[in-house]
Amino acid sequence: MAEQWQDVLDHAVAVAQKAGKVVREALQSDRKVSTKSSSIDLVTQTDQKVEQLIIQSVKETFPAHRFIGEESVAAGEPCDLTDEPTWIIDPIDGTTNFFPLAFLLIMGVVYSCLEDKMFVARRGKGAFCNGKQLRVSDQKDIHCSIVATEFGSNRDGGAVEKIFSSLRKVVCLPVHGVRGAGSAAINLCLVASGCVEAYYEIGVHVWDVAAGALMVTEAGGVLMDVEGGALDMMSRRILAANNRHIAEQIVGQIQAFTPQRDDAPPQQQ
Ligand SMILES: O=P(O)(O)OC(CO)CO
Ligand SMILES: [Mg+2]
Ligand SMILES: [Mg+2]
Repeated sequence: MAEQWQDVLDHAVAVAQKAGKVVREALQSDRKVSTKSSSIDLVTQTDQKVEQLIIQSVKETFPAHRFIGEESVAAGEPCDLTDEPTWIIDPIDGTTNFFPLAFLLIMGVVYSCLEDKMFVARRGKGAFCNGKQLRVSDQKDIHCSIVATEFGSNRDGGAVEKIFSSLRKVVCLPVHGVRGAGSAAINLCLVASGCVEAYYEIGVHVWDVAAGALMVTEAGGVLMDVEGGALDMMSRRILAANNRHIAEQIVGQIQAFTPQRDDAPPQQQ
């Protein structure tokens, strides 16, 4: 990636710090929670405030840049990923657990604001946490591996059945353990950091995973679809792992289903 993007990355880190401050302050006061696609798909005033803060800040400095933002899409904005410089924004990932935020395409920033951990990745230049380079686990044995996943916000009976069935099969491989940070972005950072060997989930959105996915590949890991093909960022399905061998063993256990794509035409939504 050309050095021309350094100013964009610097801006992303600065605005993430600013947003983190807003989130930390909101933890003391913001308890006004609304719902989106279902009763457990939550949004707070802080999610909306932080997304606007980020978009306004970027627009002032980079007026030609485009945005895909979780709360903007929820409000009816299109989810179009083109070749134009585009910020993919999840103002707070893991609203249920009140966690941090994420960004972009050729660079990714995930700020875990309660821990003050700033994860940064640039394509071809590595992934870092507070300046320290990240490397995935070198574990090759699935039985010694820890797998992260989430139950998601889909409460459709068929989907829940498949989520439980997949998890049961993964647990009984057996794996060493199962974790869930409550945030897709943080789960991906855990893979990148070598804290867990793999993470998979069906039902996430592009803004949940865009930044963390880059963190994983830049730390030496692999990404694929939960059925083993190439990762499709708009498909709402992701499997990340420290290596292909571990990933393929998990693929064999997953009962996949197909949520509506993030880039589905509005009339289908
Ligand atoms: O809290 P959010 O942004 O809805 O994200 C969830 C998944 O959709 C946790 O990753
Ligand atoms: Mg999210
Ligand atoms: Mg969010």
